[in-house]
Amino acid sequence: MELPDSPPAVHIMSDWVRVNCIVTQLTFTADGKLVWMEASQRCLRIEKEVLGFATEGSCIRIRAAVDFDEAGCCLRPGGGGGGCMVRRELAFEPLSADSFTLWCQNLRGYLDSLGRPKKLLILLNPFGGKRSAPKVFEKEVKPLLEDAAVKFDLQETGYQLHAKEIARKVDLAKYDGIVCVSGDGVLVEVVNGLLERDDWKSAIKLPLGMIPAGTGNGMVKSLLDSVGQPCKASYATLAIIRGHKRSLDVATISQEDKKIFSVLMLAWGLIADIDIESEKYRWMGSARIDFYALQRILHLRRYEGRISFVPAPGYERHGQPASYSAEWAAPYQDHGEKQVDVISSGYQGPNIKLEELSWRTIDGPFISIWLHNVPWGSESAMAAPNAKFSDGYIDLIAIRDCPRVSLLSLITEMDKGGHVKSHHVKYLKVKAFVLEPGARTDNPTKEGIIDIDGEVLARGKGAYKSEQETLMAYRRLQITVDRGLATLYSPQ
Ligand SMILES: Nc1ncnc2c1ncn2[C@@H]1O[C@H](COP(=O)(O)OP(=O)(O)OP(=O)(O)O)[C@@H](O)[C@H]1O
Repeated sequence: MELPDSPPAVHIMSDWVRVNCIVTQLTFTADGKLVWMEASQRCLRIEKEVLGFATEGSCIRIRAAVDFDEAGCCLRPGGGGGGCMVRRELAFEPLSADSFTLWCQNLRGYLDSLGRPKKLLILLNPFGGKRSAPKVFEKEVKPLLEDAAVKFDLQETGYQLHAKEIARKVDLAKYDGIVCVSGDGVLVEVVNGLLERDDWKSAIKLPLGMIPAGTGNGMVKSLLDSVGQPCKASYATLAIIRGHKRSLDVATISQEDKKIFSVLMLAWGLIADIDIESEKYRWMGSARIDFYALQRILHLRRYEGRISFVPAPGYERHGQPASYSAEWAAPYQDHGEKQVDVISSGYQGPNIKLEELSWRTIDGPFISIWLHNVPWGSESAMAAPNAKFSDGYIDLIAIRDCPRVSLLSLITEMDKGGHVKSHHVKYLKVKAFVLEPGARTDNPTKEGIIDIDGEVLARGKGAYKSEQETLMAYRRLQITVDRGLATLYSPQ
């Protein structure tokens, strides 16, 4: 709530109503504020704070969600919110039946003009993160959706790739958006499911919302942090209810005729090894990442390989000039390993003539290669501080050589994004990228892991759990970026 500087000049309506048994003037301003006197002047901003309204007899109840430090005592508590947001209610009685009808019509008309979602499909992963999604939904999300009169169908994901199956089949006409109460993994599955549809062009425009309930909540952290809000379910829900949208770049990762789509990150080397191999220490909780990072730095691995990329304007100084080789996209001869289903319909990646672009290349060995689409990789790792949701580029964070002590300090600076300032780190934006991963320098019989959005994309020979099947093989793969292809619900 805010105290307006001057009395509102233009009204949608201004009327005498009863608030808390006291007759007072309530004004609905043309710029969407409800202003009234109750001990002092009070104000609710409809677009920002009002979730919806309900009627009860001759009473109109306005339901709002207000920042705790802005909440005043004039609004009756309507239940607890999450974090620093509180639910509030303004209950008032117009003095005549005609005035009651007019208030309802004007409020409904204004709320309808805001383009907020009316019906959502909610996918909830009961096993994500600390298995808190069902509780988060019941306590923090559902009450706000009910206050806002947003209808929803709730579906729990029952197994890996279930969210992708749902997104492939969902009746788009039934919903205004899909919301994931999960970590980033379910969001990535939804994006892949939508893009595999025959009607992918319209499907991928369906807005996607995120409520943090996983181990990695990088996407929703990036969204909320961009407007200075905490990464909490209540703020994430409010962003969805208010219906603001922003577009999001989608990266296509291809290897011969196989494709997979990513919206968050791809890692090879140190970060991938920490992310994937630390699952051995799951019993430690979130401390497993720090513990295993320390182990990996003490026993540092370097990988042979080469990266080639098309730099964004201003980043052309990195690497050596190269030309695109048609061989990069050519089919590989040995098809001994498991293949993923080839996507023959649906989105096939951006229409870019790669051979016409200016390529650069850097040869290994490498300690770490990390590609990031949004700033935050998790709630505590600001992987790519300059990353933008829809600039059409993906941020590349590459480390070739770095002393162990410096690496340790780089890792500790990652919570604020300070690592990219180090002279050991190459930090640039790329439009297209080719990774040619090789073996470890200390042991050529052992190769590495390629991690995409927290899941293993490829495991090389002798890598951790190398007997397990993966989506792609540990060899050359290509990444291209499609600007703003997907749409997210966003706080602004
Ligand atoms: N019922 C289920 N049982 C097992 N796995 C599931 C289930 N539902 C979804 N999954 C899988 O769990 C994976 C991770 O889910 P999610 O995105 O919620 O969390 P995360 O933060 O990415 O990872 P974590 O599992 O470490 O919390 C997804 O790839 C999804 O396929």
